[in-house]
Amino acid sequence: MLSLSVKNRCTASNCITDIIKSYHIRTLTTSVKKMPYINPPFITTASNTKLKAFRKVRPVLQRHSSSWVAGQSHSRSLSGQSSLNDLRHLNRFPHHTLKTGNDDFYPAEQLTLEDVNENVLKAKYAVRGAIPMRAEELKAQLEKDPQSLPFDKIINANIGNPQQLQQKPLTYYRQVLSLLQYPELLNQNEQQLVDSKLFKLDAIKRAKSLMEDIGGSVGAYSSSQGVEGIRKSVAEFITKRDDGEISYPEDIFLTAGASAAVNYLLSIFCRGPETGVLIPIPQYPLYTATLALNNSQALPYYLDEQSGWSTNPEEIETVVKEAIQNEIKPTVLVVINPGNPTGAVLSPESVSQIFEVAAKYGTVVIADEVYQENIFPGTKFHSMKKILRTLQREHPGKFDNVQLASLHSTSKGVSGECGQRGGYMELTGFSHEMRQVILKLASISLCPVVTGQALVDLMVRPPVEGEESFELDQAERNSIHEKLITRAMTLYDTFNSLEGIECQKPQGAMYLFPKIDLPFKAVQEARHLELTPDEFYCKSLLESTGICTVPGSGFGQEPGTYHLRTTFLAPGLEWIKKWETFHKEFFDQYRD
Ligand SMILES: Cc1ncc(COP(=O)(O)O)c(C=O)c1O
Repeated sequence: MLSLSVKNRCTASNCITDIIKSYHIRTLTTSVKKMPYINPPFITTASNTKLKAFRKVRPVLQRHSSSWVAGQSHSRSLSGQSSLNDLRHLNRFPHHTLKTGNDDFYPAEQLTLEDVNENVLKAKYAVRGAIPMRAEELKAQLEKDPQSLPFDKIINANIGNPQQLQQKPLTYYRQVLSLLQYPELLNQNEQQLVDSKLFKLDAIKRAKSLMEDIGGSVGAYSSSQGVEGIRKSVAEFITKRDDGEISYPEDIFLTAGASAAVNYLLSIFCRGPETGVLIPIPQYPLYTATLALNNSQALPYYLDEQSGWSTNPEEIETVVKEAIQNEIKPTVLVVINPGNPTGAVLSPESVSQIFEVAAKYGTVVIADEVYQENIFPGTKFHSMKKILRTLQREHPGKFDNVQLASLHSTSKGVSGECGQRGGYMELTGFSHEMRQVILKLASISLCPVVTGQALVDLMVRPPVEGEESFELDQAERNSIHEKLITRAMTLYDTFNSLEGIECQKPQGAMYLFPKIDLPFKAVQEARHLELTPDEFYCKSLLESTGICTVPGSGFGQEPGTYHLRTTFLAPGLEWIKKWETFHKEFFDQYRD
C-alpha cells in the first residue's frame, strides 16, 4: 500500500505522468495522475521497487515543481535531516518506515547507476562485449550439458590472448621466472639444478643477475619508472632494433602492459571535451574507451581498406584542421602499427608524413607498436622512433619538438604473456616537466608488476647463440611464427574464396578484419532481431560453430559497411573449415 500526500498544485503534472509512464511505473501511475505534486517524505510505506521508481522521477519532479516542500510536518520526519530539500539526502535515505523498533535507524539503499561516474557508463569495449559474453554463457552450458549444442568447445577468436588458445609459453622465460618466484632454488647447487633437467645453466645465471637488478625480491615494489637494469636492457634493444639510433634508459618507463601506458598518457593529455585525440578507424577499442573515461573527443581518421588498410596522412591533416575549426585541440595522434584490427604495416613514407602533421600542429604521437614482432614475410617493420630520428637528422630544427611515446608489450609477439602485464613506453622529445608529470602519475600506481618487468627484460634480451637455451628458444619462436603465418594465410584464402566476404592481405599482427556483404534477407532478419548485420553474422557463427569473433562495429567501420574481427591464434585448421561450412550454409539460407 502506497500513501502519497499532496501539497501544492504544480503545472508539471503532464510531464510527471509522461516520465512515470516511460519508466513503466504502473503502480504509481494512477495515483500520480491525480497528484501533480508529490512530496516524497510523505511516502509512508513502499516497496523497494516503488522507491526506486520514485527516485527516477524525482529529479524531473524537482525541476518542474516551483517548490519542493519538505515534510517537516510529518510525524515520521527523518531524524537529523534538517533539509530534505537536499537531493543527496533523498538519495541516501529511503522515506519509508522500518519496523525496527528504533525510529532513528533507516538502512541506506545500494547505489544505482545514477550514482556512478557517467564516463564509465559511456565507455565501450567490444572485445569483451555482447558476443564474447554470449560465448561465456554457451561455455557454461557446454560444461553442464555437453550434448546440448552443435559444437563441443568455444573457440575464442575474439581476443589476442595466445596462451588461452594453447600457445605454449617460451621455456626460457618460464625457467627464469620460476627461479625468480622461488629464490630458494637459486641457493641450490647450480649443477644439481641443471642435472634435474628443469633448468638450463644460462637461465639460472640470468635469474641471478635479474634478481640482483631487481634488488632481491620480486615481491617488493620497484621504483615507479621500473627497475633501472631492465630499462637499460630495453634501451639497448631499441638502439639495436633502430640500427644504432640511441635510446636512453631514462626515457624508458616500464608499464603494466601497453594498456597502462595508454591510460597514463590519455589521462594526462585529455583535459575534457575540448581535447581531441586522433584515432585510426578501425581501431583497437582501448582508445575510444579510455577517451570516454577521460571525457574527451575521439577524432577518427579512416584507414583505406581497398589499399590494404593504408593510412592517409592527408586525411589526418584534414581531421586536424576540422577539429581546430570546431575549437577542439588535436592534442594526441594515435598510430597503431602493425594495425589492430587491420594487420596493416605502415610504410616509412606514411610515417614521415604523419610526423610532418605532428610537427606542424604540435600533436603528441602515440606509436602503439605492440605487434612489432608479428611481421609476415615480405614486410618490414619500421619503428616510428627510428624514422623520427632520421627526419631530425635530415631536416635540422623542423622535427625537434615532436613528442613521441612508443609502446611495446610482452602480451603479443611470440611471448604471448598477456596475463603477466609487462610492457614499456619510450618517451622522445618530451620536456623535463612533462616527464615529471608522467612519473608522478606512474608513482600513484606504485610500480608495474615486477615479474612483468622481468619478462620485458627477457623479451628484449632473449638467449643468444652459444648459450645453452638458444637452440630450443629459437625452435619455439620459429614454430609459433610459422603456425601463425600458416593460419593467417589459410584464413585469408578461405575468406576470399567465399561469397560475400572480402579480406585484405595481412602484413602482421594477429587479426583479420574481413568485410562481409550480407544478403538482403539476412540484413532484414538482423533488423528484426534488433542486431546490426555484423552482430547477427557473428552471433550466428558463434551459435552454430562455437567460434567467437567481434563485430566490426566494435572497432569502427565506414558507415554502411560491415566487418568482423577474428584472430588466427586458435590451434589447428579444422575450425577454419567449420567456419567455411557455416558461411556457405548461412548464405544458402539467406541468399536473395
Ligand atoms: C593495439 C593494441 N594496443 C595495446 C594492447 C594492450 O596490450 P597489453 O596487454 O600490453 O595491455 C592491445 C591488446 O590487444 C592491442 O591490440
